[in-house]
Amino acid sequence: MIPVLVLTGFLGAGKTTLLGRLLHEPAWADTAVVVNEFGEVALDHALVAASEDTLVSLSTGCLCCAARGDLAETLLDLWRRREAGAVPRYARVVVETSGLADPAPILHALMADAALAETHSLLTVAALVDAVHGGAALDRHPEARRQAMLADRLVLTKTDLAPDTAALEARLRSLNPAAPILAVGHGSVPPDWLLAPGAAHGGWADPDALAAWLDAVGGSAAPRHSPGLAAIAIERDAPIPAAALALWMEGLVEHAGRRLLRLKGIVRLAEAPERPLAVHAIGHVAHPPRWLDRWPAEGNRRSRLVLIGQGIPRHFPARLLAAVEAEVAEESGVRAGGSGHSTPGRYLGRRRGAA
Ligand SMILES: Nc1nc2c(ncn2[C@@H]2O[C@H](COP(=O)(O)OP(=O)(O)OP(=O)(O)O)[C@@H](O)[C@H]2O)c(=O)[nH]1
Repeated sequence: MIPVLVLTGFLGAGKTTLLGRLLHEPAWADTAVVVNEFGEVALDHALVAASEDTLVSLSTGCLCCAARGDLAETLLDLWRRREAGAVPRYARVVVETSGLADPAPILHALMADAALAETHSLLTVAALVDAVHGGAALDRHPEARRQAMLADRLVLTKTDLAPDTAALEARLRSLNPAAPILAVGHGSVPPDWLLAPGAAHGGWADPDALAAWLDAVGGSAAPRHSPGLAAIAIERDAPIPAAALALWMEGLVEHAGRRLLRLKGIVRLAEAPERPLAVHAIGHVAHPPRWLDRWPAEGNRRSRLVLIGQGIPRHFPARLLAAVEAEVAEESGVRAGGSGHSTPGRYLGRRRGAA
């Protein structure tokens, strides 16, 4: 039996960071990873440093909606390749859900597939909750509440940024009294903590206990997504000037406000085109950008940016980027011409309220 660990948590809660860290631990070396993302451009497989043989990116749709059957098929296909010796004999599989996934239909899908039940068993469902943004996510998004309710353990992340977690912990206890809560910073969960079988709610090993718990939290219902959610992707061959990237992110936050839930990307900067830069924003707060060691796929050095938002006009992010790039190019042309005339931000100022 291959143990399956489901790692969930709202957009930007730190799933990829935590997983990337654990995969460097000896106890986690023999781990296969299935990553599901909400959006047509998958990035997490590039951000999590796992073996490419046993890392599967499932970006055919949201795991709890359209891609439910795909998960069982993906796990079985990977397992068949393991049995045939085509991939390393991994000892467990981690399924990293998208930040918008309702875990209940995913658990149903895992339980309902007879072939999967013969070869795989659910070990744990861990939900990550961001100590900075988690309270707002619980307020606004049913997905975040369902993730917290369905987990058998909860990880409070980013406690280095928000050390006082008492109110959030109390809130989580009211949603899910049985799940232990671990508060960590920078994904530093002890390696063993996630490898013990979940004991809350009677444990997942017992399908009846799982079914009872899903019923208790309304898990038999269809997935509940916040209305109007969409992922918007931008891909660029030409490197992006740092000033244009900064103005673009600033402009998005200014115009989209609370409608912007998540922005992440791998960027080829004009000033350093050899090194990929990872950028992240959660809600309207940007995290510090981080250089990656290498490009995820040799030969593909394009910038890829994905935004997840509610009601953001589909073409607005690409048009804004084109406009700030043109402005930055014009600015550097003027500078090179020696006039010293400065125009940064002019476009953003003009477009206030445009989204
Ligand atoms: N300061 C701090 N930053 C963190 C921590 N965990 C994650 N981050 C940052 O938060 C941002 C989002 O982290 P990810 O690991 O990509 O979050 P995620 O849950 O995988 O995001 P999605 O897959 O888009 O839902 C990145 O900029 C991380 O560097 C933490 O404990 N402390």
